[in-house]
Amino acid sequence: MIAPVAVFDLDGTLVDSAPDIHAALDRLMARLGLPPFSRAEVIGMIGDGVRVLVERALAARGRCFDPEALASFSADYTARAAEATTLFPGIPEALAMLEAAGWRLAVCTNKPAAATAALLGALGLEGRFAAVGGGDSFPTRKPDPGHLLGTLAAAGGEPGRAVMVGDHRNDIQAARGACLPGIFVAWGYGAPTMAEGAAALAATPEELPRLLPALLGQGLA
Ligand SMILES: O=C(O)COP(=O)(O)O
Ligand SMILES: [Mg+2]
Repeated sequence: MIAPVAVFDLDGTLVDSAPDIHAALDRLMARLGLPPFSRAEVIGMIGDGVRVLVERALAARGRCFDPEALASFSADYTARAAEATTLFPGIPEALAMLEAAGWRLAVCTNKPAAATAALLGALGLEGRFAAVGGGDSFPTRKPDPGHLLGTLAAAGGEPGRAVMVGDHRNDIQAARGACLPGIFVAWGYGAPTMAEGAAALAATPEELPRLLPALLGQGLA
């Protein structure tokens, strides 16, 4: 039988990347002569990819979107994505348990593919994922289910044998659109209201090795 696939969101689900995103955003603000942000402000801007992140940051300072600011942020962040970013506690054990139980792992993130590859490499996770779908890997990105379905296909999986795990409404909407169960995780950056439509909630990574098999094949249950 085709291997079950656990598709993970990256920022706020596998990794606590807000410190490096925050630092890079504040370096951009400094280059533009604009004031820095609080951590809470930055967390509220994460989730829809790098272009929207920079757009939101500039809008918060009364500025219009600027492609040069985006290019400058992207180059800086990609080079320094792993300075303060860590795996959430319990994630390495959860991934190992799923692998031991025969699950294939994949990443579906709105973070651009280059920064994602740099970060996964720095954290020693390269090679653990059957597929990594970045925010610019496909014509669409989450919440569009095409991003999740494309990642899943690249991992050799199928929607009836897969579960999505994420911290944002975009993850849950992508899962629903792809007709597979979505688990909303409580340790990430999404507000609790973003869990609407999730097949299950996970309070800690320790719950994942039990939750995923229980949900497999349940579609929109
Ligand atoms: O880059 C973002 O805005 C969010 O990335 P994520 O999809 O891994 O949470
Ligand atoms: Mg996320």
